[in-house]
Amino acid sequence: MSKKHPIISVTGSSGAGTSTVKHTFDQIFRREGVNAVSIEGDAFHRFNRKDMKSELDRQYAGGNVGFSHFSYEANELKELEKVFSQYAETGTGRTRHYVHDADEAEKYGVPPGEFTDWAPFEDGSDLLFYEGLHGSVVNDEVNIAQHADLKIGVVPVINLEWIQKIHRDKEKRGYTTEAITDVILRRMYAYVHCICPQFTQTDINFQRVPVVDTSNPFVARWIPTPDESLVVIRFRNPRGIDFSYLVSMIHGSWMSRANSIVIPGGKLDLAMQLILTPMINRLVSESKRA
Ligand SMILES: Nc1ncnc2c1ncn2[C@@H]1O[C@H](COP(=O)(O)OP(=O)(O)OP(=O)(O)O)[C@@H](O)[C@H]1O
Ligand SMILES: O=C(CO)[C@H](O)[C@H](O)COP(=O)(O)O
Repeated sequence: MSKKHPIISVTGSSGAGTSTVKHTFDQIFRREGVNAVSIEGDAFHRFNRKDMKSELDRQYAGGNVGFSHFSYEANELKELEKVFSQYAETGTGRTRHYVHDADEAEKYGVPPGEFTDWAPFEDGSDLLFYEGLHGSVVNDEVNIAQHADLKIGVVPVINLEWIQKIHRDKEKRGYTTEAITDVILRRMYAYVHCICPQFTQTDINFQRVPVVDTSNPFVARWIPTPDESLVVIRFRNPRGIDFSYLVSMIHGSWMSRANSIVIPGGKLDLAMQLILTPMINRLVSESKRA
């Protein structure tokens, strides 16, 4: 944690919607005049696509069938922790991009499945914004959660997460349903052991819940729309959260527990703006005073 150089981390599984949530953050940053430097969790994968395939084969041959991109050991988590702690201390750091597809290849000038070179952050940012798989990890080797000043979890219920992943990976990354199903299965061990525990570290979780039947996510023809879903918003520490203001501003919302509100899916953007804007402004103003 750093008063002077704050860090926001948004954590979610692959397809959970962290890139979508980043878009809402970007709107808040633009409107509030906040100069944020952004990093993607995929930049901290340990292997490029080809080497990951070889490593998977090697791990499987050795009996480690739980190995996947979700696993701690498939990622440079020490490097990620170093970037967080260096930024917190000095406001500097570095990142790179993992290129997933042809569009990104064109943008970054590197073939799909490869990394760009590391590059330093631009000077003078107000905060660091992380979006990815491991923004709130605490294990025997690293404590990434301790460096982030605001930790957000993006966690659709699992059937919906799979539907989102299948549709995104098919449309944007050109994979087949069978290949994606295989990846989902392969990642299940690490999903339970490396992804889920992070959502007890996060300060606020946004959990999208469909209200249409998603019993067989592998044949779903479309992603349930915002109107076909609710979002449960849970605050780790509800002290200081003005629930009556939120419930009065967000039409159709209600409190389901002393630390949780439920909102109609279409109000997610509004809810994020109402909840996050004052938090972001507080982080930035405290950093200017520090
Ligand atoms: N609130 C939402 N309502 C409807 N669709 C959503 C919502 N959030 C995400 N999606 C859809 O789910 C898919 C996955 O979202 P997104 O790309 O943001 O996931 P991600 O967590 O960034 O995945 P990755 O980390 O693997 O890139 C996209 O097709 C996106 O449009
Ligand atoms: O979204 C992901 C993790 O968050 C990807 O699955 C991961 O980055 C590997 O990508 P690819 O299968 O395209 O090599």
